[in-house]
Amino acid sequence: MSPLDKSVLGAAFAKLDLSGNDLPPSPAPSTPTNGRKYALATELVYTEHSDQYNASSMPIYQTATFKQTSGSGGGEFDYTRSGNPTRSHLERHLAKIMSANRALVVSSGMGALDVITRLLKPGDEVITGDDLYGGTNRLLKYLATHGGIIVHHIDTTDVSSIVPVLNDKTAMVLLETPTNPLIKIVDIPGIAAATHAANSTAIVIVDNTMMSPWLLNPLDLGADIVYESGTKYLSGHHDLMAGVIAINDPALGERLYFTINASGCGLSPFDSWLLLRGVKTLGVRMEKQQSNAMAIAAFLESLGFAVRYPGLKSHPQYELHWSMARGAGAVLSFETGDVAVSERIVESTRLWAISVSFGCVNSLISMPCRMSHASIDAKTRAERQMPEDIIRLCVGIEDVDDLIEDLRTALVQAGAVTVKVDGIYAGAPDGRVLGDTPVE
Ligand SMILES: Cc1ncc(COP(=O)(O)O)c(C=O)c1O
Ligand SMILES: N[C@@H](CCSC[C@H](N)C(=O)O)C(=O)O
Repeated sequence: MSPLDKSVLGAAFAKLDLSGNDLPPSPAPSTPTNGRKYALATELVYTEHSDQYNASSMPIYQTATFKQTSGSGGGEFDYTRSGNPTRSHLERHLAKIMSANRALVVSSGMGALDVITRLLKPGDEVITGDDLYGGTNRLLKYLATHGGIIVHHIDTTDVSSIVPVLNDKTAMVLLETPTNPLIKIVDIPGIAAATHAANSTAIVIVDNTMMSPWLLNPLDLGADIVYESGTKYLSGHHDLMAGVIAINDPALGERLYFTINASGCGLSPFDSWLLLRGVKTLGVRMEKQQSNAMAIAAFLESLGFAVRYPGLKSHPQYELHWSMARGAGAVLSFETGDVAVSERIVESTRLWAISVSFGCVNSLISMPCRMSHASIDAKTRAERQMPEDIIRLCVGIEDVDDLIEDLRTALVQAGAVTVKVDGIYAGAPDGRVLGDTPVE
């Protein structure tokens, strides 16, 4: 390289903040591409900040206000609702991890969807799935009832079903994959392409809570906005509520930031710090959780239960899921054929806590129709073919043999299986056999 080339390159790179120390604070967009990109496992734990004491762990700036040096204000931060160094640091870290130009953090996953849906105006149309998290369904119903928004629920597992619904009023297409709790898979690139072809102003939004950035990057597949409940895998310990929004378009980022500042739902400094700590172990937690989930799904399937899990080859959309994602996640559901039997199973476990939510290091068991999805009325649940007996398992990091043993005992106690000399089989001892494969 000639000296001339070197000086030209030097001048160009002098503008780049390769260390990431000078990244602008929130509310300015973060610039995650301004440094070397490592493997995700490294990026999760590797953070840099410009703390004056070089603290290894980003400090919690537990303050509402920031003193200014002049009467005309203009400091980097003035008021925590508008921006806070701990929150800014988390936002930049998440933008990097979520493959986004900018990330914003708010007080819950529903808070994130609330911020996003404030982009809508009366008369706008939203297209979404027919298997949706109950809280999402509830917010959309509220907007349809009180906000003049038209909401279409369609089968998002079939790209062709969205085409007749798309029109020039379509403002948003909102997707979940895998869906919660029926674990249906949605073709993100297919739907994003069909949406943008039909209406270039329509925004494709993906709720990535079930996968996390460890397993799926919807922005790389054509989505315009990704949001997640940080309450789940991102934090991993069920000790905080948070919502994360990630975008690539700076103008869209500004509009979303405006609403967060205007409405005051930005994540608190302490919760930002907790989430930052949780994110560091996302990779190791998720790997353990999904290997446990795979073993549990295989165990239940081997008994003859109808199991919904994208890690199982029997999942009808197995290929589609793996064409987009790097793993199957740690949420699965199965049916027993009998609501009372399902209730007894849920109540008979010891290690599996009866609780809503997922993504935690502890394993959880629940009946979605009674718990997480109870806000969807029974008639709508029936129309959407949600089995009332469905049991959802959210798998943690415990010893997998302990988890299987606990589940096996609960299945026997609940009368969900028939015990024979050569193994146990799905189906009640009264002869109602659901499967015929013996357990090793
Ligand atoms: C798929 C999905 N999206 C969004 C949410 C909302 O997140 P939060 O509880 O943090 O508001 C939940 C659960 O609550 C969820 O399961
Ligand atoms: N009572 C809550 C239920 C929260 S469900 C949490 C989570 N998304 C899950 O799927 O388990 C409510 O009304 O929102």
